[in-house]
Amino acid sequence: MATTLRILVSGAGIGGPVAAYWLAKAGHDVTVIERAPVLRKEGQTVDIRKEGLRIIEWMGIREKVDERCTKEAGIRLVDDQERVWAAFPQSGDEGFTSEVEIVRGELSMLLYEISKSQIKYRFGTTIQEFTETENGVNVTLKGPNGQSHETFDVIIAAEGLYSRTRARAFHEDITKPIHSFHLFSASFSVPANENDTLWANGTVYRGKRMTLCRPDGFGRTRIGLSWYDDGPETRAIAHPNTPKEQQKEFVCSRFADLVSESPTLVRFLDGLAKSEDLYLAEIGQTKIPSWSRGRVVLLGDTAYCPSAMTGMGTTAAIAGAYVLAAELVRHPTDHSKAFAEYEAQVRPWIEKIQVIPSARVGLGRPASQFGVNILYWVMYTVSLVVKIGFVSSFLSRFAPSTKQTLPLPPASTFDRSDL
Ligand SMILES: Cc1cc2nc3c(=O)[nH]c(=O)nc-3n(C[C@H](O)[C@H](O)[C@H](O)COP(=O)(O)OP(=O)(O)OC[C@H]3O[C@@H](n4cnc5c(N)ncnc54)[C@H](O)[C@@H]3O)c2cc1C
Repeated sequence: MATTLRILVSGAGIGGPVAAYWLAKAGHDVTVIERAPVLRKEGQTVDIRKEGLRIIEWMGIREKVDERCTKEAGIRLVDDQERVWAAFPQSGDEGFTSEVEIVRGELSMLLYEISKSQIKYRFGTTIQEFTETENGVNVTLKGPNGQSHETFDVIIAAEGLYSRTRARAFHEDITKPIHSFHLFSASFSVPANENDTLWANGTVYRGKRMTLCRPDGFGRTRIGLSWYDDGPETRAIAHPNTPKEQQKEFVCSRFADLVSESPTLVRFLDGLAKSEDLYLAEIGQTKIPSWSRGRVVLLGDTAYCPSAMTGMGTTAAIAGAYVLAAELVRHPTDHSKAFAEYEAQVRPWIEKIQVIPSARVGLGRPASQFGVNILYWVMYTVSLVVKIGFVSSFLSRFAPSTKQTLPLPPASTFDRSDL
């Protein structure tokens, strides 16, 4: 009789439900807890690339993902008067716009729907403390009905960039493994208007600020406002517990001086004030020397966030979840071996993905109006001659890189003949 593991997954984002799905498929007893009271639907469009697409296909939801994806045509650089300076059409897996772009909340909902019959989901629930013993890990959970004490074999922490379980397991400050780019982004949706098309429109403003306006496939338009910010208070304001009205005011203050120059910004800031789905986040990477400690293993952004700037965060969470689940299935009686194998396979891939050319961070966000003007003229020229080889290589300094590949264990790893 094969071993059945009791697994606690903390975080019902992207990586958590994917790991849970595959572990439950192999017959393990999986509980997923989520801090938020309901599944979080906020956020912009995310890319699913290569490895992520194969796994989604093996989970049987590729068609549903395709139905719900945004069908974005590509990305254009437009100025503050909505004049188009450059256009980069969707071009498969290598460009700015990937083959599959989907609103994050839609993907999260699909992953939840496909796994909820096999997995116990508990919302509004967090880990208060845990203690390891020889035979398991005793966990105190706090949920809507108070505290409970339960025992699991392993904990998978898939709590995003700021993970409390990671901080507890490693006895370190929650921010210690985060390498910040001092960039923040605010995402929300507004009703689509007659000028919105299937193109994503990006506008760069002086002061290292940028806006992005994207179709969502459901008649709304997703707005992203991002800015450089090294003020210490911003991180605290980005915390999910900060009241939304305070967050909105803060974001507005970062763009207020530009409103008189840009009709588009008037629309965006008005939309921000009325929005009910604001998601404010820091853009950074997680870098930590080990992805596990004892019976706790880290997954997705908690372990190795590559940042939104790589366009690989969602793919990395899906692929890491799949490999981690496969290793736990292969080594059910030796979690240390499973965790070590998972890290040995996934870390080299992640380390390549996390390399961000400096052009993508600095050159794309000029401080002065002069720098913005230069950027627009450069991108205008590039877009005119985009098919020439050297221009592609120039562009690759800005676009996400998907050249690295992660070998995936076969889906048959999860078949259990005794079930
Ligand atoms: C609401 C939301 C919107 C996002 N929008 C974008 C976007 O627009 N663009 C983009 O590139 N990336 C976005 N991301 C990040 C993106 O989802 C991740 O980079 C990527 O998909 C990796 O997913 P993950 O599962 O590792 O982490 P996440 O998707 O961040 O999921 C982590 C989950 O853990 C939960 N959680 C956190 N702490 C605890 C705790 N202590 N106990 C229990 N649960 C906890 C969170 O509420 C969340 O549901 C967003 C994330 C969230 C949570």
